[in-house]
Amino acid sequence: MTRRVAVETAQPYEVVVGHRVMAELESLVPEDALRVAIIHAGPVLGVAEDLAQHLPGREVLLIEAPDGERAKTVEFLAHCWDQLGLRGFTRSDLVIGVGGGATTDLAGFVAASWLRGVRFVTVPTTVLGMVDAAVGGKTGINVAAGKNLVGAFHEPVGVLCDLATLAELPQRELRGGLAEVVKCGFIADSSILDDVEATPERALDPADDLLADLVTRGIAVKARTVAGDLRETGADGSIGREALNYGHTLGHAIERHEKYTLRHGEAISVGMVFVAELAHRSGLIDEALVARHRATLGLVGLPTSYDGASFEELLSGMRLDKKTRGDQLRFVVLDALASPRILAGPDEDVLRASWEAVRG
Ligand SMILES: NC(=O)c1ccc[n+]([C@@H]2O[C@H](COP(=O)([O-])OP(=O)(O)OC[C@H]3O[C@@H](n4cnc5c(N)ncnc54)[C@H](O)[C@@H]3O)[C@@H](O)[C@H]2O)c1
Ligand SMILES: O=C(O)C(=O)C[C@@H](O)[C@H](O)[C@H](O)COP(=O)(O)O
Ligand SMILES: [Zn+2]
Repeated sequence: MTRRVAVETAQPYEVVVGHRVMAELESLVPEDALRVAIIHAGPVLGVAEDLAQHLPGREVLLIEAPDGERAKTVEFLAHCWDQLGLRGFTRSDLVIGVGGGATTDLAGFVAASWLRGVRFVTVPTTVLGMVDAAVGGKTGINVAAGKNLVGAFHEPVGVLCDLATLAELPQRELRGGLAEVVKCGFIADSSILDDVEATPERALDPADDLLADLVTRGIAVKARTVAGDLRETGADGSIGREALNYGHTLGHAIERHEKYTLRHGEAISVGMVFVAELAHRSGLIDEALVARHRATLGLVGLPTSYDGASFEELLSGMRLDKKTRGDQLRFVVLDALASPRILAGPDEDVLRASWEAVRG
């Protein structure tokens, strides 16, 4: 079964989810795109080659990205610019990102920055990429000061999630992807949590329909959220897109501290437990909801504690989070299940106590 989720932003596009949906690529590539650059992760070279078969009559340039976060560097970005320049890529040409979130974030930023913006398509091949990174147009790279600190909002013209590509995805990556799925459950659609909790082993089976269903429902949460607030301005007074950053303030600081050896999903899993503790200590949620964070994330094998850094080290990382305004840290917290809000400038004592609670 092929499922479709519409992302109703100013330039609407579709996310296609199904088995063997690569043939849909042809309809996404504009006729005037004479050249197509496919930037892909190493393990999915076969997927990139398969996509190239669906581009008859176009000049196809395959660019292999360094693995994982090593793709999200200014050096590799510059390498991609050089390649596009050598091949004469013009504004009517196209970039396709194929791989996990790291590869599609980088490919998207290549597309956003080349000639100040060319069209791009994402073909995510991890659960995390499908449910989150490939949709919504946040693109970028990491720099020494922190994760995703340089980038642009640049939306894809289409997203192809071919579930068949997940067959060889390591279990650790599947678990990491479920962190963003569970995040969607806590911030917006609690039925996701019910289903993960009922049969966690099915949620971790790439051949099971439940995973396809959870991925589609997670994409629906993301699509709805970005459609309301693409550029994360919260202009209508609601939390808007920042809700999707649940667990990321501490999560990104941990990733950076660990030099990106932890999976993104693992780090934000700890980050979600941290903000649950913070919300509880700020009188917003009860202990049972905090316990549900630990239980649900634990059921799919995600970490819920971390003691690899001092509070001070992580605090300095958190200060460069994009939600920070001036000297004020801002966290996405819940005030009830599926009801996210911002907690601005919590006392350092409360932060420290919440940190102690996740230190394991
Ligand atoms: N732009 C966004 O909105 C957004 C949202 C969430 C996460 N992200 C970013 O996404 C990144 C994390 O993404 P990720 O978890 O997909 O990690 P990743 O891109 O590092 O991929 C994980 C690993 O799986 C490999 N891989 C990819 N597809 C495979 C397949 N089908 N079979 C076997 N191996 C495969 C990759 O080569 C890599 O080694 C982070 O950089 C995070 O910041 C961005
Ligand atoms: O799409 C969003 O908005 C998100 O916050 C989704 C996150 O899961 C994702 O990791 C994103 O890259 C984080 O964005 P950042 O702005 O904190 O870098
Ligand atoms: Zn994330």
